Amino acid sequence: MTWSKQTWERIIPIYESIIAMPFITELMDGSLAMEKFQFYMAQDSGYLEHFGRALAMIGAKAPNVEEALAFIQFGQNAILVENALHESYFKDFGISSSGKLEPTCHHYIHYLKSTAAYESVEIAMAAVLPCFWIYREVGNYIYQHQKAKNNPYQKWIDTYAGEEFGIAVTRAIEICDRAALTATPSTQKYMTEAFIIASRMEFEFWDSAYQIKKWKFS
Ligand SMILES: Cc1ncc(C[n+]2csc(CCO)c2C)c(N)n1
Repeated sequence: MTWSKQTWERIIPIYESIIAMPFITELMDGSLAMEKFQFYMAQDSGYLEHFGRALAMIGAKAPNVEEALAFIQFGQNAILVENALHESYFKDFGISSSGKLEPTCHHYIHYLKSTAAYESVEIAMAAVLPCFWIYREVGNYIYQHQKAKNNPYQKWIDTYAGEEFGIAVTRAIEICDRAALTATPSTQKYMTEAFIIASRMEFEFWDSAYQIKKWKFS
C-alpha cells in the first residue's frame, strides 16, 4: 500500500469529525453566521500568504526540478487565491482587512514554516499535504451533499470542489508518495506524524472560526 493510502487511513477519524463539524454543516446549508465566516476568511487570508511562503521554501529544497516547479506553482497559487479572496469575498462579505493572526492560525502557520525550515524536505511535504487533501475531500463532500439553493457561501464551495484544484492535489499526493518510497523508515514515520499533526490543525482551524477564538490579550 502507498504511504499516502496508509497515512490517510490514520486520519479518517479526524476527517469524519471535520465533515460533521457545525462550521461545515452550516456552511453547507447556508445557515452559518456571517460573523463566523468573516472571521474564517480573514484568518484564511493570512494563512494563505504564509502557506504560500512555506510552499515556495519546500520548492527550493525539492530534490528535482519538476517537483521544485510544482511546489513553487502551488505557492504562487496559494498567494493568488489569497488575492482573489481579498478582491471578491472581502467585498461581498464586508471584511475590511485581514487583521492579525489569531492563536490557531498563528500556531498552524508557524508549525508549517518551522517544519519547512528545520525538517527534511520529505517531512515538510507531508506536513503541507493535509491542507490540499482534506480541502479537496471536504470540498467534494459539501458539493455532493449540499441542498441549499442561493447559498451565500457558494463561491467558496466551488473553489475547492473544482477539477483544477483536484489535479493539483493528486500531484501533491504523488510527490509525497515518491518521497516516501526513497525515505528511510524513520523519515517515513516523521512524515506520517507531520501529516497527522497538520490534519489536527485543519480541524482546529475550523473549530476556532466557529468559536471566533481570539487572543485573550491583544
Ligand atoms: C486552513 C486552510 N487549509 C487549507 C486550505 C486550502 N488551500 C489553500 S491554498 C491551497 C493550495 C494551493 O493552491 C490549498 C489546498 C485553506 N484555504 N485554508
